[in-house]
Amino acid sequence: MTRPALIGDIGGTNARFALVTPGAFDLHDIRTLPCAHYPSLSDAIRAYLKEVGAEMPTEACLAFACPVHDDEVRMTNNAWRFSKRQVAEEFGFTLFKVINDFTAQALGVPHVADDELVALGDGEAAPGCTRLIFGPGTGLGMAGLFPGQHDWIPLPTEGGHISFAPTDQHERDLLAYFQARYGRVSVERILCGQGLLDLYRAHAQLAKQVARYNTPAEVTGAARAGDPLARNALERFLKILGDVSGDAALMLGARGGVYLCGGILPRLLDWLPHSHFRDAFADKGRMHAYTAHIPVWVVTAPWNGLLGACEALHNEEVT
Ligand SMILES: Nc1ncnc2c1ncn2[C@@H]1O[C@H](COP(=O)(O)OP(=O)(O)OP(=O)(O)O)[C@@H](O)[C@H]1O
Repeated sequence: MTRPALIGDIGGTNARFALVTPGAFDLHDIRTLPCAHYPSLSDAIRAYLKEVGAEMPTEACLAFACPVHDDEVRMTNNAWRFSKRQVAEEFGFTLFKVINDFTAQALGVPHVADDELVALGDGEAAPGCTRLIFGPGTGLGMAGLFPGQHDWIPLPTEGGHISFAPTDQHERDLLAYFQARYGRVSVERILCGQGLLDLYRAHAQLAKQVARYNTPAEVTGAARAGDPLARNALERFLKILGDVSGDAALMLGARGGVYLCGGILPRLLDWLPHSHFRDAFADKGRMHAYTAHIPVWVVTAPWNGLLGACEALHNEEVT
C-alpha cells in the first residue's frame, strides 16, 4: 500500500502539517505546531510524525513563507533555515517538493467550497482570467493564479516587499514614522500582524498619547471595545489593505477575482464590510471601473495552504 505523503504549510508563526494519500486531497492528522517551539524544520517534522504515530513518508510537499528557489531556504520571519537536499537525505524522501506558501494558497483556492468564501461588495469574475491571492499574516503573501490548458498555474511573487505609497497627508506622516524605524518601508511592514501593532503605535505617537497594547490581537480587541486609537489603526490598516490589493489586482490584471487569505482577515469579517477597504480597492483614477468590477472574497477555509500543497505534490507545472 502507498504510504501517506507529508504535506506542510509553514508560515512565520505556525507550521501546519498533515498526511495525505499521494494524488488525493484526503488531508488527515492535521496539526499546527508553533515554529518558535522548534529549533529547526527537521525537529518540527520529527515532532509531528511522532505525535501522529506515522510511518516515515517517502514523499513530501512543504510550502514556506519565503523565497524557495535556491537549495538553501531561509525563512523571512523566523530563524529556520535548511538545505532541501540535506532534508530530503535525512528523511529519505524520494520526492521532496518545496514551494512558496502563496503558491500553495493559490493552488488551494480552486478547491475551496463556496461556503468558505465571504464576498466583500459586488463584482463579477471574468471567466478564464487571472486571479490574485493576497494575504496578511506574520508577513504579507501575494500570488497570481492563471488558467493553463489543463490546470491552474500559480505565479509566485514577493509582492509583499513592494514599496508603500501613501495616498494622503496622514499616511505621509505614518510613512515618516515607519521610515524612522525601518528605513525602506515595504507594504509588508504595514500589512501584517506586527504592522497592525506598529500602525497602532504610530497613531499613538502622532496623537501624543501612550500606546497601551502590545500584540496585534490586543489591538483588534481594543478596537472592538471602542478604543479610539486602536479603532483608527485598524480602520487605516483595512483602508491600506484595499489600496495595496487594488494595486496588485491592476498589476496582474486580476479580473478573475481577488482571494484574501492568511490568518488575520478571517478574524476581521465583522469589520471589513463597513471599512474603507472596498472604496480604496476601487479608487484607481481612470481605472476605477476596472477595479470596481473585480469581485473580492475572504477565504475562510482553514487548510487552504495544505490543499494547495497536495495539489503541488504531483503537479509538474509547479517547481
Ligand atoms: N485577533 C487577531 N487580530 C489581529 N492579528 C492577529 C490576531 N490573532 C493573531 N494575529 C496575528 O496573525 C499573525 C499570524 O498569522 P497566520 O496565522 O497567517 O500565521 P502564519 O501562517 O505563520 O504567517 P505567515 O504565513 O504570514 O508567515 C501574527 O502576526 C499574529 O499576531
